Amino acid sequence: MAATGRAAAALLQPVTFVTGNAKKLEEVRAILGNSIPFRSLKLDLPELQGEPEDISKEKARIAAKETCTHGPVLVEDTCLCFSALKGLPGPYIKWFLEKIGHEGLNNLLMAYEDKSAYALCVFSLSLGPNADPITFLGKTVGKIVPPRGPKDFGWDPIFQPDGYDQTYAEMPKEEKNKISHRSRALALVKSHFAEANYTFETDPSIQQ
Ligand SMILES: O=P(O)(O)OP(=O)(O)OP(=O)(O)OC[C@H]1O[C@@H](n2cnc3c(O)ncnc32)[C@H](O)[C@@H]1O
Ligand SMILES: [Mg+2]
Repeated sequence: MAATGRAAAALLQPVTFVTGNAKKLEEVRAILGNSIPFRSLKLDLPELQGEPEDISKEKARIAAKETCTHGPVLVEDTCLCFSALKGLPGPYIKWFLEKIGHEGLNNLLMAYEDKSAYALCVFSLSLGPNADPITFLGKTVGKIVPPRGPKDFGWDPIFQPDGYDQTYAEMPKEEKNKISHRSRALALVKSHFAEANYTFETDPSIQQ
């Protein structure tokens, strides 16, 4: 029998992106545009321990429970990994940044010649309480430098991506969003939605 095209996999509510971080949300909005219908929910989710993918998946399970929505729930967890420290601070970067700041993070690498690092973003999509969340990883390689540029988003001033002479903080937002760990992970999220052929209950052009 001839194929008649793929059937829609499910009728979905818009994706609820859960984060307590307004800057993340700003970037996710800019990168996704109207490609996926989504709304955001501000919740402070627990900071978990473990491997980045496991943390992100568990975050999605918790977020799905807390939001009480029947629709898909999306979260992300971001790591900053120093090669000389075998990937640390990694998922614990939030506390390191909060306690020792940009200067302290530079000082951690003082004893090492290798200042290389990578930013890792792991999105997790929960499609229901009984389904294992699906993960999407994005990575950008660079190095840790003394802070340069505006200090309005996390460790942006101390991360200089390879091939650039500006830190994330110094770059125009559109430039960061072209090459960032977050945009690379979101490209996979977008492909997933395109391939899964989900049908949404609402007009995809509506963003809340
Ligand atoms: O509610 P959630 O989404 O968890 O937001 P959060 O701020 O707690 O974020 P994470 O748990 O992922 O911790 C990552 C830390 O790295 C920071 N961060 C995340 N993405 C960043 C980026 O693109 N540039 C600079 N700093 C970033 C963020 O502010 C946190 O301090
Ligand atoms: Mg967090």
